[in-house]
Amino acid sequence: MDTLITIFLSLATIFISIYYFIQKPSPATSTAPEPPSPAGRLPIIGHLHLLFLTGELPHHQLARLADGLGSPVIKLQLGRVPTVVVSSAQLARYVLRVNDGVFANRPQLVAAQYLSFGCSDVTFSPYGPYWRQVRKICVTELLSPRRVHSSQQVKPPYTTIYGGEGKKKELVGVLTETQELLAGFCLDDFFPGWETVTSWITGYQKRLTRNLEDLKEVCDEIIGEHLMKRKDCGDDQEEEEEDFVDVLLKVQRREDLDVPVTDDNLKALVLDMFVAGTDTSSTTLEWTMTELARHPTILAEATREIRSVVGKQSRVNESHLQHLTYMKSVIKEAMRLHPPVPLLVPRESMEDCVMDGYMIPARTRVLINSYAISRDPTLWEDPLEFNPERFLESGIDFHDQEFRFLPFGGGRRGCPGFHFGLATVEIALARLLYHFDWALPDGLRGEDVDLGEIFGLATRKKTKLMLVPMSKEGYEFRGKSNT
Ligand code: HEM
Repeated sequence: MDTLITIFLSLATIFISIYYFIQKPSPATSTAPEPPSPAGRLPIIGHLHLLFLTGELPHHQLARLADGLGSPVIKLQLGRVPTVVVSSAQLARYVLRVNDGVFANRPQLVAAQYLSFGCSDVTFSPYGPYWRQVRKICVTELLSPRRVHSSQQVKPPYTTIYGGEGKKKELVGVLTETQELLAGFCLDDFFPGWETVTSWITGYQKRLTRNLEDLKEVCDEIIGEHLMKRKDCGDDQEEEEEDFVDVLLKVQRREDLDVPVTDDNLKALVLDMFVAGTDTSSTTLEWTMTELARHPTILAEATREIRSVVGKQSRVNESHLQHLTYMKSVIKEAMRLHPPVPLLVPRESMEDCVMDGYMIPARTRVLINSYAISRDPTLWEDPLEFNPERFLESGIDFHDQEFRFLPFGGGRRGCPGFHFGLATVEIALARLLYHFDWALPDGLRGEDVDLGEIFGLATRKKTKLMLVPMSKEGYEFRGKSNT
């Protein structure tokens, strides 16, 4: 068997090499040069080894390569995929604002083709009428600021779905695997057309098939339950009782849709709300608590603020958030140092264009290194220092016009869950700080807290954060909250 595998691999390598060497370079459509590339490009794999063999996380390594070349835009040949990496605020503005339309497409990642039911969610669907429609549904029906900050807030599906019976019990595990698979840095994505060979080497397709089966089972269960509920209540269900799935089921039946939403599309959209919304928010909260644990004075100030705004023997609710200026700057600072999606979600150029004097041909994959930008010493004083005051003083916000701070991306493919995600993190953090005093376990100092990361759709903390909660008299948790 081993000999067979070796022969097969050798033949595959020879065929790929021949294919590459006889391929004619496409005619240049402009005289502009390509962006600088790191040395060490190899036949077939191009620069892949620079990403995968160093043991570094992709956003760290890409920042280092850009630094090494002293260029805010660099080009890498990753297998068969020409990839451009942008590491400056000025060029992020070019991609997300000036030429937003050119860069509004997403590459069709292998995992998304499987797990997003043919890329029919919002995040991975190609730019076009279908994406426009589902994005509009998402923005207006589920995630609008009015919905998020009003009594008509649509409940996220997780409040009613996590836990429960049957396959749903395994939801967390199934989604963890989905997030890993969707991270966009697997061999198969760099050899489009050669997935049979690459998957055979990596076993990736098997993982995808297994995860897709699990997802289908969970989705069928969730949607089935919601359909049953509809049958019982008809259309009389109170708006406040609706969750994302109820709303999407209602939208699916509308007759004014430009493109019909099939049952598989519906599953893709339900999953998108889970996948895009859960890890990103929980990761943000985890990094914020991590930095607070490392900086007791800042933790004390944030705690003092929330307790003085809410008062004793009370409950934190949405209306308090607008007064928590310091706590909000703490969250921003944590997102600056630990952007949950450090390379945003990959884009793909739809036509040739010239960026910073360099030619970017159509169908180039484009990564924006938000991690590098938010640590750029030319933009941020003492960039590695955790200092929430910088946001209080500078007024830099999530919609920064200079594109220095991009935790939610930007442009027409920017995060539509921004209000929802942020409100979730803010209320959770406010409650944690209001009810408890937090400390590191005995003997552990701030500087000992591990800041290692795991790369995924959201970049989580590698080791769990261990903290000791101490209930504080006058601020005890008193039963179920009403918000
Ligand atoms: C703190 C929480 C969150 C963070 C940090 C975050 C971050 C991001 C980022 C960086 C992108 C890529 C933007 C780009 O390419 O320019 C994105 C896209 C997206 N996010 Fe979020 N997100 C969060 C919460 C949410 C929530 C709660 C939802 C929905 C329930 C959501 C739904 C989406 C969707 C659907 C997209 C794809 C948009 C498109 O391609 O048109 N996100 N998010």
